Amino acid sequence: MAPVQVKKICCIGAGYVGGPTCAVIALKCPHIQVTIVDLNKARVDAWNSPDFAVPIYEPGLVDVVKQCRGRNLFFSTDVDKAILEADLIFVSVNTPTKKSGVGAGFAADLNYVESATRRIAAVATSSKIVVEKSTVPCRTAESMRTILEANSRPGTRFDILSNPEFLAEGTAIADLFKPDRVLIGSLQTTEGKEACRALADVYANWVPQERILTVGLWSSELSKLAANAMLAQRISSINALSAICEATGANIDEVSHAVGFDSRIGPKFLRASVGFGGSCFQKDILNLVYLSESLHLPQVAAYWRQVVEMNEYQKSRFSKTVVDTLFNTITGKHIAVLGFAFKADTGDTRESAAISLIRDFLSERAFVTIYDPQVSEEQIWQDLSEACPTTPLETIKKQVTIVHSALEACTQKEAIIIATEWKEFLEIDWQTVYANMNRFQGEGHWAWRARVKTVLRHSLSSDIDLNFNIGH
Ligand SMILES: NC(=O)C1=CN([C@@H]2O[C@H](COP(=O)(O)OP(=O)(O)OC[C@H]3O[C@@H](n4cnc5c(N)ncnc54)[C@H](O)[C@@H]3O)[C@@H](O)[C@H]2O)C=CC1
Ligand SMILES: O=C(O)[C@H]1O[C@H](OP(=O)(O)OP(=O)(O)OC[C@H]2O[C@@H](n3ccc(=O)[nH]c3=O)[C@H](O)[C@@H]2O)[C@H](O)[C@@H](O)[C@@H]1O
Repeated sequence: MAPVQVKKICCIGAGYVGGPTCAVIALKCPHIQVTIVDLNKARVDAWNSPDFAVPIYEPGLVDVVKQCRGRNLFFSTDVDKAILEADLIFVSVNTPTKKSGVGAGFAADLNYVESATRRIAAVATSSKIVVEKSTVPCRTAESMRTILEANSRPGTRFDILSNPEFLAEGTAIADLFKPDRVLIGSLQTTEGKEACRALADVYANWVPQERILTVGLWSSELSKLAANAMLAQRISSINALSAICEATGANIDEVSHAVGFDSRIGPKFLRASVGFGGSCFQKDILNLVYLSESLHLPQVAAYWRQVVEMNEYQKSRFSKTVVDTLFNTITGKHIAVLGFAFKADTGDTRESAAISLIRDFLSERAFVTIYDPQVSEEQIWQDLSEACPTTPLETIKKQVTIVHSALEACTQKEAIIIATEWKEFLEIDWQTVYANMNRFQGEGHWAWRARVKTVLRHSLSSDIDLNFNIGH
């Protein structure tokens, strides 16, 4: 069997993963033609826009696209053509939590993976390496193989690989340039190992060999769920400790610092927060819970479920703290929420903790003013409508104002919430903000300091709190 050399790559799914990942492959492998395809025409048009108004905000991404688009990087809605021409196909479609049917609320919805796989089977006229890039439940590759083999033409073969993505939004380009590891799972057959080598050769154009890990298919699939579950578990652990800190007077930043100094624990992912957000942590843990239950491991399922429950608790605990701090009612009060994205340096709002907080504030009939440097107004209205399904958008709009600067958001407010750790919030002139906040009659500065500080203590960046000196 001749060694496979990848010359043309197709990526199905031009989203947060497919777009940046394959753009970086195109940059680092000028000898490979990369075509990223999607059914969503508006998204593809944005990737192709003459002024590089790409559909996702990610530092460094536009630079990469500028260097390769039209050279060896193409974006298209012609899925079939890209499949036909490619030697290697990444399947990088969404795998959200199922909303109905068996496993609803826990299992991954594999509908998009299945239709992409069926399309490959229907269209391909030559052998392909098909790579699972999406995060999927353990043994999904087996279902993909069954679909592909049942439909393959004589003389064509499909080799399935698992190559989960570990990039984080906001640092995607840096993560892709210098990944901690690239993980490739394959069947341990001669053909499987050969396909694995072909993909490893692509990454070897810029990733050191010792960082390219090759394992079995099922281990690779499970490692992705395990990595996300363990990262989220650290956040829930520190958030659980933050509740104890607030009850005892200990300082969570000091505890986190002290604990993280232990080299066996390490300092990363120990930042107490309003709760983790993003499209993946909750979805992937629920997926693991479902897998554990399906395997008749109820204790294991309960263990991982608790990570998500703690996260929900943290979000509602924070809303309650805001209400408590504002004298047990926020009805008719004005609250500024700085940051709507689920983390800094992204415009992504999926599962953002800010959405839960604002939903809670609206249900208490507070007025909310929102500012986020990247999230569009349209996206905010869509997210709030989905979060408050029984409230008409017109009613929501009477309670919510969206503004275009942090200072504007903070003027004449009773409380300010920093929900996303955007760096620009560090640079705000907080003394001016404080001077322009609403005050109730008879209240002294100290109450205001307590109020503002209480809110800030929950912000994602302890730096803000530590540098902050309001009211002194
Ligand atoms: N967002 C992230 O930071 C990360 C996501 N992942 C995983 O990567 C996968 C993709 O995630 P995102 O890129 O965030 O999703 P996304 O929703 O941004 O992008 C998926 C794209 O696939 C397209 N699509 C769906 N079915 C299609 C089909 N049959 N043919 C052509 N296009 C199709 C959709 O139109 C959409 O544009 C998920 O499994 C996710 O869990 C993994 C690591 C990081
Ligand atoms: O599979 C995925 O989608 C990705 O999920 C996460 O990446 P991402 O969700 O983009 O961003 P993170 O930096 O992990 O942050 C997730 C959430 O946790 C919060 N967080 C993070 C760190 C921390 O110490 N505390 C904390 O509350 C963040 O503010 C954010 O809301 C993982 O970090 C990636 O490795 C993984 O590829």
